[in-house]
This record gives sequence, C-alpha cells and structure tokens, in this order.
Amino acid sequence: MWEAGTGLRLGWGQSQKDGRTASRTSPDKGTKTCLCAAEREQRRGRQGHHVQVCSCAFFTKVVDLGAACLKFEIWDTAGQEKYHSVCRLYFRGANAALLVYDITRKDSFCKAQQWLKDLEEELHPGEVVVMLVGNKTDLEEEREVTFEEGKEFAESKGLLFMETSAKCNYQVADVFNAVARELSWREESKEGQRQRRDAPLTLSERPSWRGRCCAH
Ligand SMILES: Nc1nc2c(ncn2[C@@H]2O[C@H](COP(=O)(O)OP(=O)(O)OP(=O)(O)O)[C@@H](O)[C@H]2O)c(=O)[nH]1
Repeated sequence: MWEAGTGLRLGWGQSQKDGRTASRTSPDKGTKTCLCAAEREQRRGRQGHHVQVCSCAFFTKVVDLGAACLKFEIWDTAGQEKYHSVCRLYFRGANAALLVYDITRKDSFCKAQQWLKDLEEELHPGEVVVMLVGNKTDLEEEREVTFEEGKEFAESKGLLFMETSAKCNYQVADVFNAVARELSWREESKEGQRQRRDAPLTLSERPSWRGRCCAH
C-alpha cells in the first residue's frame, strides 16, 4: 500500500445558509465537515477511523485504485477566522487539499480564494494536489456561484474541480477518488522520470540522428 504522506487537508468551509432556516451565519462556516461525514457514512463498516480535536477533526480513509491503494490521513480544519492561524499549521507537509465552498454563498467562494492564497504561501506550487469543491448542489434554486465560475477559477489556478452535495451524497466519493487518482498519476510520472534519468547509457545503440561536425 502506498501511503499518501501526511495526507489530505480539508479546507475550509466558509458559509452556512441552511435550506430549512435560510439563516446567514459566519462566512467562515461552511460545508466540509458534512462532506467528510457523508463520505464516512458511505463507507461505514469499512476501513478508517475518526478522532475529533479542538480546531480540526482527523480521520483516515483508504482509496483502492485497483493497481494501488492510497491511505489518506485527513485533517478537517475549522473554517472560522479564530482558528485561521492554527489551521495554517496543518497545511505543511500535506500532499493534497480540498477547498470546499458553499455554492449558495458568493462570500464562501471568495473566502475559498483567500484560503488558496494562504495555501500557496505554505506549499510549493505543483507539489500539492488541490481540489476546489462547490458543495450543496441540492440547493440549486439558491445557487449564487455558477458551475462555470467554479470551473473557470479552478482551471485558472490549475486546481481539480467538482461539485457535490454532502446532504444527498452526490459525488462525495468521487472527490476522494479523483484526488487519489491524481496523486497516484503524479507519483507514477515522477517514478518514470527517475527511471529515465537513472537508466544506463547503452553505447552500442546508434543515435537516430547523426550530426555532422561543424567543420565538414
Ligand atoms: N443543504 C445542504 N446543507 C449542507 C450540505 N453540507 C453541509 N450542509 C449544512 O451546512 C452547515 C455547515 O456544515 P459543516 O459541514 O458543519 O460546515 P464546516 O465547513 O465544516 O464548518 P466549519 O468546520 O465551522 O468551518 C450545516 O448546517 C450542514 O447541515 C449540503 O450538501 N446540502
């Protein structure tokens, strides 16, 4: 089994507008804990465990890709402003991050963009798989961020993108599978590069193109 290092950081819910109450609360409150919970619910009885600590929750998840298994160590960090600085500590050493926003809150989408800037300060670009996740697709009639807006922003920053509903369990497992596939693919291509670099030079092979000396 290939272990994905120190794991996946889940960040950061930014808003709450509950469908039942339509109440607006802190723009830092979001949907990622439910996304994790939905994912855990789906694989109840399978591998993985969950531990709650003050500003974040920790759990593990194994994704089976067929050729390889990835074990995620997932930190679900609190989105609220008061935990902002402590949550930054969890970015370090991460292999992947999920930036979760609420599609019914524009400010949630903006907050996700701010969190991305923080993430970029802590992590080397290209080294970490980041997925932008627009959650609460079940509240389509309250949508404030279009699918295209999310997708365009994600593409402009080289992020993976998906929309989910934790409530309806829509595309929740797909988020984790897509991140696992991307991590696995990147690992394979790094391994391929290493092998090509370390391959011994075979002197008996003729180069396909024979350059002429500049003097002739
Ligand atoms: N309709 C709907 N509501 C959701 C969905 N996901 C989460 N919620 C609701 O959104 C609110 C916030 O969800 P949480 O998952 O606790 O948010 P969070 O991002 O973890 O919040 P912090 O940890 O405080 O940052 C809760 O009232 C959830 O019931 C969803 O897919 N659809």
